Amino acid sequence: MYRLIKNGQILVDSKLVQQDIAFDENGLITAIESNISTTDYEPATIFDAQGHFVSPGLIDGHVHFRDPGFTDKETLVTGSHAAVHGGFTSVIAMPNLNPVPDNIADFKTLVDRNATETVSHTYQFAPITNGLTEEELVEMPAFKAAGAVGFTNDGHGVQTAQTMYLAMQQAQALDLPIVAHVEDMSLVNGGVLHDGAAAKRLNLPGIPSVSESAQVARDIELARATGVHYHICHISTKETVALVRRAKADGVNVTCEVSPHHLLLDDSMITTDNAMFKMNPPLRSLADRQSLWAGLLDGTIDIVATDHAPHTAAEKAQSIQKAPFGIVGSETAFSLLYTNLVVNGPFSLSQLIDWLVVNPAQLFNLKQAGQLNVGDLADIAIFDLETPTTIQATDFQSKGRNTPFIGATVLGTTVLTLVAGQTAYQRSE
Ligand SMILES: NC(=O)N[C@@H](CC(=O)O)C(=O)O
Ligand SMILES: [Zn+2]
Ligand SMILES: [Zn+2]
Repeated sequence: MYRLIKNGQILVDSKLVQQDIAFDENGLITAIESNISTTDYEPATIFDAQGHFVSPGLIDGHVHFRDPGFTDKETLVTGSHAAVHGGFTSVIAMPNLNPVPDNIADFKTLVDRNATETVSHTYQFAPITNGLTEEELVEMPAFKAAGAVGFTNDGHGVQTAQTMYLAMQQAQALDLPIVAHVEDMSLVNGGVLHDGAAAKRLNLPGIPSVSESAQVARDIELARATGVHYHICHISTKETVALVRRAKADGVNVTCEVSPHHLLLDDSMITTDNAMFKMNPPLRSLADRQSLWAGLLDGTIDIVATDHAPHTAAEKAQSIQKAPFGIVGSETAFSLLYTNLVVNGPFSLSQLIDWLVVNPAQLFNLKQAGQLNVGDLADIAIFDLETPTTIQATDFQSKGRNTPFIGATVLGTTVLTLVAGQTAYQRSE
């Protein structure tokens, strides 16, 4: 177990500054100084960061761990190892499991398993309604008491305005967010790709942008009326960006996230029938993608979350028409974003850390995460910003290898991840 990190670079007022970090046996940071003496530390407990970037542990507000129900895709163990490999020390897991944890006994079991079986800090969202698709709300107060950090039917939009309205009233009273997968099924029409160039080219049914934005518009009005914290998952369209921008200006309590793949890919890049490009929401047009960058820049979009969605190789080897929606993201998010948004893009490392650490901690009220200060838990990720590395499926800890980013060359791979001072991932030299 390390107790002192020497020679790291940490962000201070948006600039990288060389600092050492010491922490105690309880995993609490005891000192952050420019040159901490090593004499109090056994040689074996010192980690030489060699000038690499020492970040507060990343926070992923949107992962699918598939356990129970789909453990051929992922388990709590493999999913959390994937998270820490990517530098994420805290994650929030989605409840689209089998059985859906919509009764309090199953939910408590899941919260206990998250605590004992995962190597990350693993928080849990509760369902909004029974089975994620029924109209009857779960017993929301009991789920809050059991540790739910929010309510979501992710994978399914809430189809009925009245159901969403009632859920928002209750969530508001409980001071927890409604976390919305927005998708009006009456507008989806069996689509599998964005209703645009690629769907036409490959002669596949399209998913129109209004299937997302129409429900966002409805929900913003319901959020305005109820005062709830309304958080939108994985936004993908320019219309959604515009709606959220206006709602924020109006003072509606709305926040939203974007996934790395919606920032880095668009449907002009889908040239063959390759299900690695199939996810929900779908990759939209270049104009949509540009609006997501603009949304990050002006604060309309609050956080980046991976929507890590593992599936089996056999499932994703099928055609786009047949394969399930979703790609993995935990292990590639930081390096892809650092390479494309910071090194080759207009953003700063400090902005990226805001979207991956500072803002998600605040937004989901994760009190023990998001900081590197004396007294805080030593949730730390160290990234190598210098050495180019090729993304390889064989390096993944996840059971899922379903990503179109295999083969990409990136900067920013993870060197070491500490969760509460304990080594959760270490790169082999
Ligand atoms: N994003 C996806 O394409 N798939 C997710 C569900 C979801 O996040 O809506 C999944 O659970 O596989
Ligand atoms: Zn979703
Ligand atoms: Zn999801």
